[in-house]
Amino acid sequence: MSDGIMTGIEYDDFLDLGYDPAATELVCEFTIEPADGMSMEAAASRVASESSNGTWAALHVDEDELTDLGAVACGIDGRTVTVAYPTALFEDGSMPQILSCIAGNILGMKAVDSIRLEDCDWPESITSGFPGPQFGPSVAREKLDAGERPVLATVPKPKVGLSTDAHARIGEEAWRGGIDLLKDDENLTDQAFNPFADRLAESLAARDRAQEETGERKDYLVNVTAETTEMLERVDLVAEHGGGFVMVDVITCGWAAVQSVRERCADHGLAIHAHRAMHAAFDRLDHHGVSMRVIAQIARLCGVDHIHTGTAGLGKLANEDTPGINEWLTSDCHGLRPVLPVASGGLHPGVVDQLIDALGTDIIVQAGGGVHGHPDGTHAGAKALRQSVEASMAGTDLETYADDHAELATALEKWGAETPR
Ligand SMILES: O=C(COP(=O)(O)O)[C@H](O)[C@H](O)COP(=O)(O)O
Ligand SMILES: [Mg+2]
Repeated sequence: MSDGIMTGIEYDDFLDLGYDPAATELVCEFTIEPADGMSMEAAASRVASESSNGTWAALHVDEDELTDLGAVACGIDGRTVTVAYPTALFEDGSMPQILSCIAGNILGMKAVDSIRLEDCDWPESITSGFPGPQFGPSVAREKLDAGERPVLATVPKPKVGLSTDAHARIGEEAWRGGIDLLKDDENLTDQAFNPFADRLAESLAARDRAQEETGERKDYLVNVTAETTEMLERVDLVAEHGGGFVMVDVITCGWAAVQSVRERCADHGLAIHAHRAMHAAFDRLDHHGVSMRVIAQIARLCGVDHIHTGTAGLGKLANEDTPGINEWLTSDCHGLRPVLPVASGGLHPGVVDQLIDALGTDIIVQAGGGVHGHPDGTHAGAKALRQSVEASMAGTDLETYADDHAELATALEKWGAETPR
């Protein structure tokens, strides 16, 4: 915004296409469709205004009584608008406050027909207020024995309704078959058919037996999702029982709750597995909402260790740009630890080679139906998944490896290399 005596804050004040953002500023990229009759310039300026210190009307404010926190719409390229935000606009370490600016009122503002927050370039002045992950990809070696291969996880199916005994038994079969992590499903928390405390105790006892038998470290991603106070108590309980991880539905819980969980997990040395149920409400439309890339960035700042980022088109769920998101999660971000991406949703042994080709080996491969739907059951399904990873790591064609690996052969016979819907 212009210097000098301020007699008003007009929304046109928020556009300066010659402006070069400072390294301390948060720079956001939006895709915008202006409202009927509104120019791209006017819409871009309204976005910068409404998301920082402006409103629809010109204001008269005494300069002495105001810190100028106006954002600047500094780039327009087709439908892409770049906006730079001064760091002082943001409260240190508060993800809810940041999102109330950059992904707040503007998403419903009539000045645009649609608007999508696509990407953020986070300055150190903001990232330094956040912890980032405690572990990230290092869980593969620090907490598990996956070494250089992808970490393998499975979620018992049906996703809800199994008794506590059945859940733990299925977990034990999967761990014995070669899975590293048992994972609760997103809507399994503390229901009467499978109470949280019982499930935690029984599943970790099963984990211990499987570790003893296989000589490999195993663990359990127990879903602690709840109202925040309750969730923190569940985190404590996981630590008391000797678990190494918790799972949180980060979108449905909200980022404030995730920040609280991250703090509590640091007290106990627990890693956080982020399930992203409800993300598609924000990111499924390519012209409106908040991209999965930005959701993943927020999750990294808040400090999750794993987050689901999709399957590069090989699974059952629609998602955008998995390779690009994963690259961001593991790239340098002012010293924040990287996040280990999770590929999940409709995966099975027959697509693992393609998945590793697309995403590399620094991932978690998570399969529910693709393990428990194996014609010979969970144990065989887990073995088949592990065999498909071994084959891919060795650069051996899955069909060839299946010649002397019966479980993989059966899985390939059932599912081939097809992508399910
Ligand atoms: O239960 C599953 C996968 O089960 P299955 O393997 O039987 O499909 C998960 O909830 C998905 O990972 C969510 O999707 P995403 O990872 O894309 O958020
Ligand atoms: Mg699920």
